[in-house]
Amino acid sequence: MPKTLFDKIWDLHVVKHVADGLDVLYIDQHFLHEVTSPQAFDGLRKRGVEVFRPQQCVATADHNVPTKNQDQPIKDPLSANQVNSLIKNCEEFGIELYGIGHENQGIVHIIGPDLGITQPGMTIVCGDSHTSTHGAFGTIAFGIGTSQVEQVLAAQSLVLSRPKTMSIEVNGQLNKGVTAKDVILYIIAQLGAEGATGYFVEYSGNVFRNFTMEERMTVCNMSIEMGARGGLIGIDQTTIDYVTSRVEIPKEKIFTWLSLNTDEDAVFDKTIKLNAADIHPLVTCGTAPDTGIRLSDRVSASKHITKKALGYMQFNQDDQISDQSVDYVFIGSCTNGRIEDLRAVANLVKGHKKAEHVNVWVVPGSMKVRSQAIEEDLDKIFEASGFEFREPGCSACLAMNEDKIPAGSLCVSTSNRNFEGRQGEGARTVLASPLTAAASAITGKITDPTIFLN
Ligand SMILES: CC(C)[C@H](C(=O)O)[C@@H](O)C(=O)O
Ligand code: SF4
Repeated sequence: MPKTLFDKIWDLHVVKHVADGLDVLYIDQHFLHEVTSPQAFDGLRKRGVEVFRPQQCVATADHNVPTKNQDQPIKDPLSANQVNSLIKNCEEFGIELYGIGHENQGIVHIIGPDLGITQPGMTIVCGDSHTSTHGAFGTIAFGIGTSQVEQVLAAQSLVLSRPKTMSIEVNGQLNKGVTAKDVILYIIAQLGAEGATGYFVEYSGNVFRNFTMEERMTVCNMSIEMGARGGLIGIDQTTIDYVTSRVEIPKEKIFTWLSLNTDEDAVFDKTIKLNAADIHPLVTCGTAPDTGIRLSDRVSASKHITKKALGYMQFNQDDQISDQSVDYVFIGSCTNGRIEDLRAVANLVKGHKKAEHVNVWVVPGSMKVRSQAIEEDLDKIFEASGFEFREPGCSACLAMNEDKIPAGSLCVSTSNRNFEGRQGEGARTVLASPLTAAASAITGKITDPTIFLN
């Protein structure tokens, strides 16, 4: 029987069928960070249980780390406590930790792929919803809760209900200025914030085929923002080139990877087809990621915007989105904090200066991304434009560290969530691509990046 990529990987990892639709699934790789792991380790200690396969776990500090002066102790006691607990726990349980200052440190979903840990055909979990990012490699990767983190630490497996499968196909030619971020914002706006609830999505079509691995990661990263359990993309030469440029892989393994791809006649529970030509650079105008509208639109163009969101965002229905003044621009996060994102930003802003009233933070997703950017002199371009180039971490993606957007301020952000208070109490978040964020930094207003592209 023809099968989907998702079904093949799932079936290969079933340790035991528990009941109809309920399986014990073997987990190949477990990523950990400081926020969702402390209680899990406490649980193990209480039960006197050791970590079953510590060599299949990797930890990093990302959410609570400051992005300035990382060589100094963390000032916020809560953050310091989280990060210190992670150090202690990893030492005690024998887990590799890429802590602050380590050359491999960074946002968990950026370092896994970049270090060659994330590989096709794997099952990957992390106590973090954006684990879906790793699906770009043709993996089943999804976020889990803290009690499941404890289960995986103890047994390297999880009891799971099998999700339904959805195919989202995008074919055609993308318009000028349209990035992977715009593609996923468009898909989410079409489906709605709950549109993929209960499904695992496979993205297919020439648009994703033509994307780089980093672009594919941006797409898979935000699968979760339409309710999906995760999102993945078929394995091809682009995938193989990315992985083999980082780690050595035997030839037979590559053949096995390719055989996992969705069979031609495989049937999905749901199929959606979209046209690339309908996609334009988008920004969100509400407090959910499904409120993307075109830069030429008025706020009323969003079919998902609520009255409450309008109030919070201080927008009126007939406001032109591109007239809105910007206070902050945040370029970073596990959605858009990779080297290609920083290159795209540098390329657009080179020779321009930011608008005087705007604060711009460029936060690389990892130490590796940061060193690469410095090697390519991107930091000099940022500096010349008045952009602050910082040290790696989740930063202003969520207000769990020092990088908070002040109440009432409008921030154009390359991150993935625009919920109330996400970037700081009262902060107003507009999600956008790195190109749109960079263009908005220069003009000081929400701006269509195509005016800067030739
Ligand atoms: C802190 C963590 C549990 C959370 C997540 O699960 O995604 C965070 O990374 C986020 O992006 O909101
Ligand atoms: S960068 Fe943002 S979305 Fe990604 S893991 Fe960190 S807080 Fe979550």
